[in-house]
Amino acid sequence: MSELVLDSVSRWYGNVVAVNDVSMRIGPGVTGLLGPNGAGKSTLIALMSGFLEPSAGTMTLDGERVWRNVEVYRRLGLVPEREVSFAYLTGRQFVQANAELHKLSEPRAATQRALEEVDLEGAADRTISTYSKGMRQRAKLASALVHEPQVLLLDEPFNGVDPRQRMHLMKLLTRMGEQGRTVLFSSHILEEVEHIARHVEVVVSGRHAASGDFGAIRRLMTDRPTRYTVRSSDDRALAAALMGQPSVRGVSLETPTGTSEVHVEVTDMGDFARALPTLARSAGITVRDLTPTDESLESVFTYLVQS
Ligand SMILES: Nc1ncnc2c1ncn2[C@@H]1O[C@H](COP(=O)(O)OP(=O)(O)OP(=O)(O)O)[C@@H](O)[C@H]1O
Repeated sequence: MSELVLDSVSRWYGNVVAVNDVSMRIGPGVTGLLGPNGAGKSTLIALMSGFLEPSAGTMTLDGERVWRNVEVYRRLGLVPEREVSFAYLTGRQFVQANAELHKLSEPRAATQRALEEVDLEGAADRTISTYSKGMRQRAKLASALVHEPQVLLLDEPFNGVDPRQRMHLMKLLTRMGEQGRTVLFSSHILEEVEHIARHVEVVVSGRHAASGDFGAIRRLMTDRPTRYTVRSSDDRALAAALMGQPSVRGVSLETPTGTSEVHVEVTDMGDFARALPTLARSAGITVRDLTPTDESLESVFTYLVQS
């Protein structure tokens, strides 16, 4: 059983701070590293796998520093985001090359075992250039697993993979976690994390924003204040009526395009959705349009960082 520990880790590139004072522990089982594009996920994974040196702080695996530590590298497997550069090799050749780089005593047997582990045996003797995206991901996974590492790090493994292959890959990662491995994968999609991650770490703008099981993260996201734009037959009367609602935190009447609209900030989406039709009907107002204003994942994440 292995544990990765980040202690006040930062990493900057010139004056860009990609990872900002992050402390977290990643233990056995499957952990999802969730964050929007540019949040610092790839940089964190590069730091965890020893490809990058922290600019500040320490990054350890079971108490040993990761950076420039060959003994630690032997216990880590990395599935990078980028495509395999040697697509002219067969899956078997690609995996075996890694087995040889690790100087395994029986590279052929280790290759066979890794290919079986990811269910790629049937296609192992075809060149990687003929593989689907999901198969290429599995070839990278086999190569990362060939030396049987305790820790497996995967950068956006589900990106561009079709739904069937995605399920397959999810099952594989779940199995790795059940075997007692420490598995961490990054994603910018909440639903991907939901299916398999026992634990979720959220990063936004290089900072550690939240940590917990999926339910806790989901609650943090849905309990945030939400903004809506409403257009109706009488916006002024609607704005006045909305002010009295307990689920409404703020109301303003705006005229951005000459025609009016009501901007509402609500604290409880469910209550607001139930109250609005009744309220409009009793005031004789027709609601023409109701649009969430800040539903982007970025805004959800930004809220998490501020809270
Ligand atoms: N080599 C580099 N030189 C300069 N800036 C970099 C470098 N690598 C990453 N960055 C910057 O660091 C920040 C974090 O990037 P990173 O790739 O780690 O994020 P990410 O969460 O993995 O994003 P994505 O999902 O888009 O890959 C971004 O602002 C990025 O532009």
